[in-house]
Amino acid sequence: MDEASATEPDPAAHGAGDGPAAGDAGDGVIRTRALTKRYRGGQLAVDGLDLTVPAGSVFGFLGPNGSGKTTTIRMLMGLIEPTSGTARVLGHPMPRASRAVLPHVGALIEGPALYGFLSGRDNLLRYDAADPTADPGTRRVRVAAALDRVGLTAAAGKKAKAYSLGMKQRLGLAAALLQPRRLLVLDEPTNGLDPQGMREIRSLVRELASDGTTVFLSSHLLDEIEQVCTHAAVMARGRLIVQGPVSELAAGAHGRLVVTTPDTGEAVRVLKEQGVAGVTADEDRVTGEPPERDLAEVNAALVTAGVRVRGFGVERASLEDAFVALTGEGFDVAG
Ligand SMILES: Nc1ncnc2c1ncn2[C@@H]1O[C@H](COP(=O)(O)OP(=O)(O)OP(=O)(O)O)[C@@H](O)[C@H]1O
Repeated sequence: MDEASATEPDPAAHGAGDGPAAGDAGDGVIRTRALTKRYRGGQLAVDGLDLTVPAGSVFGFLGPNGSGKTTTIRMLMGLIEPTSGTARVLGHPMPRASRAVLPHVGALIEGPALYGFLSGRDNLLRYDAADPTADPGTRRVRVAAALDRVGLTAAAGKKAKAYSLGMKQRLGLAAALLQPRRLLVLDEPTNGLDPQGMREIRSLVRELASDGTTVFLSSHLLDEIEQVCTHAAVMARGRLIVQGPVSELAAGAHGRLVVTTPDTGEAVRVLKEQGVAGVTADEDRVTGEPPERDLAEVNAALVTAGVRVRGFGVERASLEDAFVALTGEGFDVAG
């Protein structure tokens, strides 16, 4: 704990209380206000973050590498103190209420810590035994249920070191699911997985969410957020760019006018003449920003100029278009 943090009263610290189960009504499962982290070296990693994660959402925390996602997650989990601002999880302030809150939160951060020489099942038995609140009498049942949940029953007897990366991630998720959780926090859960492993984790996330668990997952993959998340927040250089339902975020961008034609050179000329901005050609596709004017007129101008139009229309905007429109820069997906 290197810096002083802004603190506020901690209702969970005074015994009795209702515990985190009752504390977050209407407030969001996660709520931060002006949350800021400046590291010792002076690096401003998170800058005035106001985040609200609705109960029951699958919330995508999106941003290029270095945008402050992991730092935020570490503050939310009480692993590091904010420099200033506040973070509440399940209605309680972090890191002060960590002991009351964390038993209700399953986390998969920076890959699961597994013993390679133990089987998947034995790894989970060990995890469960490390939890002082877990009843030893029902341990085997809990572990079997968690293995089943993530589709590892058949591989439960294999040593963890023989697992694929995707299986290891699923075993980590199983560990997070040994107890019923109200919130799952997953830091880049599909990072490094092959497409099949990614699909498995994504469908598992959807399944968990359909049971009512709120899932907060970070990712640098826009299409992943579009495929699994109901809500998203976009980070760039430590700052929140936008947050809201994924459908609304994508709708905020305009989409692209797309003309498919073998006569790309002529099409580019006509579209520019028609006031279409940002025209680019790639093979038989010419795209640009949809102009204000009637698109039927633009199409007619192409045809009149002798351009053989095979396709003409506006493609739905993706979250990537929204990101580019909001930040004025491309999305760096390195790493
Ligand atoms: N312990 C630390 N000390 C100093 N600077 C740090 C530390 N951890 C992260 N940073 C810096 O803070 C900024 C945000 O990093 P952070 O890891 O939170 O981003 P991220 O979005 O999670 O990226 P990644 O996906 O690469 O982890 C980066 O510039 C990073 O170099």
